[in-house]
This record gives sequence, structure tokens and C-alpha cells, in this order.
Amino acid sequence: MNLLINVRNSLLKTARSFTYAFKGIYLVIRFENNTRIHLFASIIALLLGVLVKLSAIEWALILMQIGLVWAAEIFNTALEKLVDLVSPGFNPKAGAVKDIAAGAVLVISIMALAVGVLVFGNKLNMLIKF
Ligand SMILES: Nc1ncnc2c1ncn2[C@@H]1O[C@H](COP(=O)(O)OP(=O)(O)OP(=O)(O)O)[C@@H](O)[C@H]1O
Repeated sequence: MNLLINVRNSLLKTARSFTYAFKGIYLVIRFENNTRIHLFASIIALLLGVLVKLSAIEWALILMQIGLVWAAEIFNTALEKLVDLVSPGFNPKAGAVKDIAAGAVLVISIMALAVGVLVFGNKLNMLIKF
């Protein structure tokens, strides 16, 4: 009986953690301007993927890039909020932390764009040759 109660409590705790995580994603989408660009790019990539009938491996590459960009943006936003919390006033170190985190998002976004161009470019090239 105790085991069942423990399992139930543990499942409830996991479900609650998922709710908090979804709330975090919602907050980023709702209040961060940059996410509109990510959302737009993600939707275009998914639609284009369906249109050109990507293979499983191509889908894996594209989905990985979308996930990486979103995860980077979410981490970046969390860091921005943390910096604002611990250093509300002007502080060059606080600015540097934000710039470095933004740099990470930029690196991942450029790589995602490069992967997108390679995958879709190759696919379109193959379709044109047929
Ligand atoms: N507390 C601070 N002290 C010094 N410079 C800061 C500080 N906060 C922000 N900055 C500088 O201003 C830039 C923009 O900061 P901000 O918090 O407005 O980020 P953002 O990318 O415009 O975020 P968002 O628009 O998503 O809120 C930072 O990258 C940093 O260079």
C-alpha cells in the first residue's frame, strides 16, 4: 500500500514538474520578442520539410536544430531574468553575462541556418534533377 502511495506521489510530482516546465516555455514565448523569429523560422522549416518530404535522417537533423535554438533561447532568457534579479542596476559584468548568453544563441542560430540551407538545398537540388 505504501509503495502504491509513493508511486502515486512521485507521479504527481513529475506531472507538476512538467506543468512548471510548460509554464516556463509559455513565459518565454509570451514575453520575449526574439521567440517570434524562432517561432516563424520553426514553422517555415516544418512546413517546408513536409512539402519536400524530408527523409527520417533529414527530419532528425532539422528537429535537432529547432530544439537547440529553442533550448538556447530559453536558457538565455532564464539567465537574463537571473541577471536582472541579482543586478537590477547598471553593472558592466551583468551586461557581459547577458552579451555572452546572447552570443551562444547567435552561434547556435547561425549553425541551425547553415544546417537548414544544406538539408533543404540538397533536397531541392535532388528534386530539380528528377
Ligand atoms: N544590468 C545591466 N548592466 C549593464 N548592461 C546591461 C544590463 N542589462 C542589460 N545590459 C546591456 O544591454 C543589453 C540588452 O539588455 P536587455 O536585458 O534589454 O536584453 P535584450 O536582449 O534586449 O532582452 P529582451 O528584449 O529579451 O528583454 C545587454 O546585452 C547588455 O549589453
